[in-house]
Amino acid sequence: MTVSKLDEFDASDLEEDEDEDEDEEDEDEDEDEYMDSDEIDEDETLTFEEKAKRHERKRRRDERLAEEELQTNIQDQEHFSLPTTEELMQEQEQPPDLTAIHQRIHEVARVLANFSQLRDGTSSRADYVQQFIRDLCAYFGYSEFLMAKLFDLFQVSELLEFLEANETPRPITIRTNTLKTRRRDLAQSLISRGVNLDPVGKWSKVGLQVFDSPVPIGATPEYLAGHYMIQAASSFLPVMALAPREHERILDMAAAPGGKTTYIAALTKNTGCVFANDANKDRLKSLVANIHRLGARNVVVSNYDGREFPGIIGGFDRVLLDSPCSGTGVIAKDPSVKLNKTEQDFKLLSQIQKELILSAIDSVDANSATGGYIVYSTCSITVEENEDVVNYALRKRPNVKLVETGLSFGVEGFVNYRGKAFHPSLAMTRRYYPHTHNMDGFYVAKLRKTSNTFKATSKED
Ligand SMILES: C[S@@+](CC[C@H](N)C(=O)[O-])C[C@H]1O[C@@H](n2cnc3c(N)ncnc32)[C@H](O)[C@@H]1O
Repeated sequence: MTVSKLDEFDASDLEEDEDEDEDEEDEDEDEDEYMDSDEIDEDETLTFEEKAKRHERKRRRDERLAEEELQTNIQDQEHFSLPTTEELMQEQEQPPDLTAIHQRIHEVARVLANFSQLRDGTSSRADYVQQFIRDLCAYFGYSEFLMAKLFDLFQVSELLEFLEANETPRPITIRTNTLKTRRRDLAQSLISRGVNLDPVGKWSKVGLQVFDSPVPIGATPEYLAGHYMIQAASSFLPVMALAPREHERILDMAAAPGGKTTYIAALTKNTGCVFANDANKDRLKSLVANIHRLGARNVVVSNYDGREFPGIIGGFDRVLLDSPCSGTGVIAKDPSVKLNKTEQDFKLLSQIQKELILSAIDSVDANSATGGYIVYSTCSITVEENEDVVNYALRKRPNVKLVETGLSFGVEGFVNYRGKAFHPSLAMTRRYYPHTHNMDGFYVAKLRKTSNTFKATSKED
């Protein structure tokens, strides 16, 4: 439906509404079959024949359901034996049979979920897991290294949901640039061009989800005039958590191409000063272009390694560190992540993330009258790039503590992971998943700096 949740409807909306009502009536008729006998007897307006027909339909349905349940129970109880080495070798000589692999993935998932009952007696759990990971890699096209990492992160059934979600693109979303327009006006202009859209959800006042568009959404006159930014819904979240206020000095430490910088400029209504920094000079071009297109006039652009702050400049009211990361949350957008990330990449990334977060903390003024906050975010879902980094910062900087992100949804961050205990306040951080929230995988943590000095607890790693 077109902008159904906006305040105003046009005629076509109403027509579509009527169609939907008709569909609902059809569904109601079908649902008659599912009424229980008490309801049937209560309806005294029915003739005897009609009542009899209903009873007969219900009897047949009950029989069918009982039979289905029996079949499912039998299937659920069946053992599943792994293929022998010979069978696997034969398989490898043939082109991959994806249907058979898919079937085996589900069989092994079923066994792993109830291992003591359904194991075949000869293979160990590790054997099943190994086959499962191998099959998932063959079917979904991941490296065994990354799949093993994901296997550690999720329960078996959730892993399957996550992998399936990565095979479908996330909805296209745009953020209204409130420096130039209001969401309702923007929606109406786009609707008049034939764009089918809806508000992104109750949690955002500026987001719109675009279902389809007869015109390229990155080339409409509204786009060129800077009325909106094409921006993933998840990428609104760190800025909402940062909650910038007018007249503040804010550092966006890794800013290109500027989706979050321009959102900060909009929330501060072009007052105060936003320092938009990025280490990659090439990416500054798109950052500058977006700043100009969206009419952000309170932004200064710089090109430093974020780790050089606060040596360059410090004393900020708030700092956003939307950190460089492996991108395991955005596989639907960039499937190359499935194969190209190595153990070395994760080590290097986690090292730089730890250095950057300390610089971000050190760049904030704990005595800021309005702020004193740091937001750390990544578009990755691995623990080593998220909770591990924030936990490290808490240890190295006893002058910060985690605070609530203020975000109305999201899964709690890990406080324990594979035998590693994090500070309990890590539960205040938030995780977002494609299969749970229908948005890119993301992580958001918000810290408050309590003092500009601290006693070092241990030697820096
Ligand atoms: C996730 S992207 C930032 C996206 C951006 N915040 C936005 O919303 O449009 C991470 C950025 O970090 C930059 N980067 C990588 N290493 C950096 C460093 N040491 N210091 C500052 N920026 C860095 C990359 O060039 C990249 O633009």
